[in-house]
Amino acid sequence: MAEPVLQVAGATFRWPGRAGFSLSVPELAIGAGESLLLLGESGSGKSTLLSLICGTMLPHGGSVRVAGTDLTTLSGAKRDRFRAETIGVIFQQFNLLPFGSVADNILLPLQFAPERRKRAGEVRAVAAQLCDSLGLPEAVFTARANTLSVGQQQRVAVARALIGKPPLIVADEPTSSLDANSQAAFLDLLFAQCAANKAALLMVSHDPRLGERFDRVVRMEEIARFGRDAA
Ligand SMILES: Nc1ncnc2c1ncn2[C@@H]1O[C@H](COP(=O)(O)OP(=O)(O)OP(=O)(O)O)[C@@H](O)[C@H]1O
Repeated sequence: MAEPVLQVAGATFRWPGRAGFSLSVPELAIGAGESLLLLGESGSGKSTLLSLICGTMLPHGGSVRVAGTDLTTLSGAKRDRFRAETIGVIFQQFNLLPFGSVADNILLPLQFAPERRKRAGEVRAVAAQLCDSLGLPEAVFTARANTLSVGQQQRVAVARALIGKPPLIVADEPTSSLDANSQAAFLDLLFAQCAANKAALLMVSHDPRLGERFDRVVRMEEIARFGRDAA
């Protein structure tokens, strides 16, 4: 098998405090272009694990390799740059810059990622193309993000994650506030775009009904030990 895009090995983490939550993930790997749904109850440590995978926090033990680089070997600044280059992140609340235009929001990660910017090519044209393939009307491109509908904001968040073809897309419950029809439409777009970019997709959710669309479904209990005294 080709080298996985993501490989977590023996990673441990404990939030501080007398009864701090502990998480331990012996092994989790995602292959290039693979889609994986990570299911887990509220409080099972899904967001904590995503932070370790994105390198916004470091594990206290073990390793997290993304596209062949062990994040634990990078300084904070190098990790920030590496994340911007390599991972497209879709947040639960989308985290768009409210007063920025749609174009500004989509192009944002490229400001911190010169190689990704080079991969993207003519960045404004590529951003406009992404909008088009995500069903965003042309007029929206220059609109401020805080004037968009929730569905449109989601599409902008997807375009921002995908621009410059990062090999790993990480999505934290991006469909939790949507009804079933909008969820299905959103996932159609996301899957089509990930396939076009050959990107691996790691999505976190509470909702097992989403599972049938993914190559693989894993539950937190299967891949991790977690809890107040799990260290
Ligand atoms: N900033 C923090 N400081 C201290 N403890 C934290 C912090 N963030 C999370 N935790 C602890 O980690 C546990 C797991 O939280 P986490 O957000 O990773 O779970 P989750 O599975 O993503 O939950 P949800 O589905 O509700 O978002 C929480 O119960 C909390 O005790």
